[in-house]
Amino acid sequence: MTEAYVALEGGHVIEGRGRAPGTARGELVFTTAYTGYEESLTDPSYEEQILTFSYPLIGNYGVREERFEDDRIHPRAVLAKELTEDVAEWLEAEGVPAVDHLDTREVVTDIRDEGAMKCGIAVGDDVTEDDALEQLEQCKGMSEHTDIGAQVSVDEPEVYGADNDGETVALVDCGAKGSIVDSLVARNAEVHVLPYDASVADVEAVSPDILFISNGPGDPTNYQQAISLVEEFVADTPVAGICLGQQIVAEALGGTTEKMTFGHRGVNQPVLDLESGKVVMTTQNHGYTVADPGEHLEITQINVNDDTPEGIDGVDYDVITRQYHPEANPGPEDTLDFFDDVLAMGDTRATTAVPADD
Ligand SMILES: NC(=O)CC[C@H](N)C(=O)O
Repeated sequence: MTEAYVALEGGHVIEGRGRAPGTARGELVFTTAYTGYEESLTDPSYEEQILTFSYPLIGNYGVREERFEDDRIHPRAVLAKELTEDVAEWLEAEGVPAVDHLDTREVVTDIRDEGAMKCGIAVGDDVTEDDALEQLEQCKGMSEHTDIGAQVSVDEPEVYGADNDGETVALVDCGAKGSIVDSLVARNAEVHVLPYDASVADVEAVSPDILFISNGPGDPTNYQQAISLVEEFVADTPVAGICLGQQIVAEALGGTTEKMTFGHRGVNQPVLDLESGKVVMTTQNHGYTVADPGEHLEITQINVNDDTPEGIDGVDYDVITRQYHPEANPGPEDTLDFFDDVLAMGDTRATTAVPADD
């Protein structure tokens, strides 16, 4: 049988069954999602991470491209109690090491006790524990990936919904999920996807009604160019953000962010809207959070489990951001109206821009 070793920060090594060969290193995290493994595996926000599925059986409804969020798998490696043949073959074809038949409860308990941690993995016919430990030794922390945006962003601008006559959105692609673009295009927006390091002139060239900062992997403070775009445009252009986008907006407008102990990853994270008192279910995947929104932003929604900020609005600027994923892939769909609210910021601006001459 193929050997498989998982070395956790601190040196504890767990053995499992090898399902896709190779060596890998990354930050070890877990998701509690019981569906949506295709969406999770293709979510660019998992770049440089090793993803543990706490749900025991992954792959039971196959692998279909139409559910992908991007054109490749992003986690460096995958751990599960049981991976189906379909998923194991997909991981192997993409060169992503995978291990199953290990006690994922033990892995999740370790992460909950110690926090998201560095991890090294070795899977193959001749690998040893030492190979996994060597990977662990070379593993960087998430914040040390200082140019991670370059690994997940488009290189050149791309346009979607070119025939649409609604709002023009400049979407700064820090690792955008495809369904964010789809959600905007479905609402008649023309979406210009720009590289994560787009300049002020690149954004001006699009003349956007809305500047939208996407989700993406790693530490928000490593996206200085996107932070400066928000600073530059927020006085004149409505700004929206999802997940990393919320964190970047906070960094830009005088707030601060911090790393969480083990983050939120799953499809049933409860979020309370402070004004309406309504609770919605959300999909989440983040390891950083806004610590202090600063005086230009106000928290409008919080996570019911730990009170962390989930929704933020501008106090004196047109800004709406969400820490969760309103695009709802893999679901639930409780929060799709976020996209209507974002696009309405562009409408309001168009209306107020008309001179009142009578
Ligand atoms: N999904 C995301 O955009 C993740 C945001 C950020 N990289 C975090 O881990 O918090």
